[in-house]
Amino acid sequence: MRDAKKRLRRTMMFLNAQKPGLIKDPYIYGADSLMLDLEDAVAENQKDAARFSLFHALRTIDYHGAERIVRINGLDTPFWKEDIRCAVAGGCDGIRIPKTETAQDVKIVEQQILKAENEFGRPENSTLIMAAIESARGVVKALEICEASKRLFGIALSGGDYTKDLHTHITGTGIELMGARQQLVIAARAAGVQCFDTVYTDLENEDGFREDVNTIHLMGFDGKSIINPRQIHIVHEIFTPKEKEIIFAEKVVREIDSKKAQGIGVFTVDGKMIDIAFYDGAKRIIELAKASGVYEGEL
Ligand SMILES: CC(C)(COP(=O)(O)OP(=O)(O)OC[C@H]1O[C@@H](n2cnc3c(N)ncnc32)[C@H](O)[C@@H]1OP(=O)(O)O)[C@@H](O)C(=O)NCCC(=O)NCCSC(=O)C[C@@](O)(CC(=O)O)C(=O)O
Ligand SMILES: [Mg+2]
Repeated sequence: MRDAKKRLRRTMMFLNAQKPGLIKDPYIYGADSLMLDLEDAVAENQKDAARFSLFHALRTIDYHGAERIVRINGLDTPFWKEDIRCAVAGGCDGIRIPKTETAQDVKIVEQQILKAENEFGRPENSTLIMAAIESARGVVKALEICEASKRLFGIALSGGDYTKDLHTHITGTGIELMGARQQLVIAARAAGVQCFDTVYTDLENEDGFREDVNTIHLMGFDGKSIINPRQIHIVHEIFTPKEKEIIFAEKVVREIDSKKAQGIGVFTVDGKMIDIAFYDGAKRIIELAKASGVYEGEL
């Protein structure tokens, strides 16, 4: 389960499970994860139809390695238990819990997943969990949510519902999301899980999207929820280490290893001060480059 929890998730693309035309071949666009939505994208009177489509898609379509996460309906609805049964019976890779507010929410979903794994003969613990945080209460409880289950691989900010709860709205500047973004990354890092940013809904504003992705990349997020294939290449470009960064990271790793053997703790690489504190960051860049398929070195 450890490797699956840590896999590369730069892009998590939402698609409406109600629309067979969307769920039949979305892997062609190359998002790292697909978020098959049974929640807000699906009209209230179409939940059963969406679930049947979803089950059929999971059972019959080869998604060519793209991760298949199902966003279930909220725990305050009559739908979520049946959503879990269908998603697990279909063999999804994970469940996204919407509007998560407490560790208890995660534990309740975990129990239901286990029940479904047993009912449909799927290996126990094969279904991962991620929790979307969409309220002020959820942000405050982020750390306990992150630590609620061994199946949980990450948390995601959901800006639309969150800003509504905060009595503000999405401005496009990101100012209304700053506090939550920072708190979620800190909680996720403290718990050792991944952290994903919210969707950017203005599809026509490519410059604004780029700026948004640059910001969350610098803040330490692992990736972003997206709504449209045309957003994928921008996120992948920003989240994939550049050649210059990779070369510098290699030098840092090699120099730290060699200087350690010589009993030297602090020195410079390309004019920049380096000590052991830079080791893990440099290693992370190399690992990310490897996972993104752009590493040609030997480390
Ligand atoms: C926005 C739009 C209708 C525009 O459609 P358009 O057709 O005008 O787009 P085009 O660019 O023209 O499409 C070109 C080609 O790509 C295909 N194509 C488009 N989108 C695709 C896709 N997603 N997957 C696969 N394929 C796709 C399309 O079929 C076409 O294929 P073809 O005809 O063959 O050329 C469409 O994208 C879409 O439905 N997006 C997903 C919306 C959704 O699920 N929302 C719910 C999740 S958010 C939420 O709930 C809030 C949240 O919870 C969030 C949080 O948690 O952060 C919170 O609280 O904030
Ligand atoms: Mg939402």
